Amino acid sequence: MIRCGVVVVAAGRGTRMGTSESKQFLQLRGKPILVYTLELFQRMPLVESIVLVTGADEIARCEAYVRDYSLAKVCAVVAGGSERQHSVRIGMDKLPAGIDVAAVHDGVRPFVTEAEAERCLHKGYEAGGAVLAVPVKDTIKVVGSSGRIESTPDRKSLWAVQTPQAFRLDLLREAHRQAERDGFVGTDDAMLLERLGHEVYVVEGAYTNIKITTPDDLIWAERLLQQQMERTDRS
Ligand SMILES: Nc1ccn([C@@H]2O[C@H](COP(=O)(O)OP(=O)(O)OP(=O)(O)O)[C@@H](O)[C@H]2O)c(=O)n1
Ligand SMILES: C[C@](O)(CO)[C@H](O)COP(=O)(O)O
Repeated sequence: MIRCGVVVVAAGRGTRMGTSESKQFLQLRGKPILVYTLELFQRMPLVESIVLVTGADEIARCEAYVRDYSLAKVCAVVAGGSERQHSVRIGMDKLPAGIDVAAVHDGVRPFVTEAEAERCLHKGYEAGGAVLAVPVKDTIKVVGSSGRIESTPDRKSLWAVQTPQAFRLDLLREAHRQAERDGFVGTDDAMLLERLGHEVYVVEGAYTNIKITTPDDLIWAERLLQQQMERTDRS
């Protein structure tokens, strides 16, 4: 039985959301977005431990969520860093000894499903690294600083990458340590393995696994939650 740990990163300030409250704490139907995310991994039999990374001033609040929502798999609540990558490394270092595969997940992606996360975790363990992703629907352009289009990559090869991103923990540790030594900061964890030549695979996820980032995403979030609750009522 592989031992799986999850690092949920929720130490950002949500500037693009434009709210005084960091977006991971905004409520959907009376429950914080972050709690929906944590509850998903709490429900997964494959997941043994969860490390929650949040703002230094939000630790007590998050510890109260752990108690109030019976999130027993949360083994640590720790303060994050100035960049997402730093928060991941801090959380990764708090995973219990013996974890084989670590999934890194954005706290503001509450709509990933257990099945999607499980497929990503298994692929990450088998192959070393795997990310949930969906084929790009729009045409993507490379645009120069003047606004002139410089190229149009073949859309068939383009995927929009999400989280969880799952890695054998030894590889993730190596990749973060090397990035730190090199002063390299990426926008996702897969980049840190790719730059070292490690293979990382996509696992096709769903377009509903949105990252709640800007105010319009809250409209989608409300609708997605409504659909999720209707499915639960029917089952
Ligand atoms: N220093 C940081 C920055 C981001 N995150 C987390 O990484 C996830 C994805 O980041 P993003 O959506 O960019 O969140 P913010 O950085 O909060 O948003 P913004 O860029 O609009 O400020 C979020 O759950 C966020 O809380 C983190 O733990 N530590
Ligand atoms: C990790 C990620 O969610 C993959 O799409 C994304 O790169 C996070 O970017 P952000 O600017 O930190 O939200």
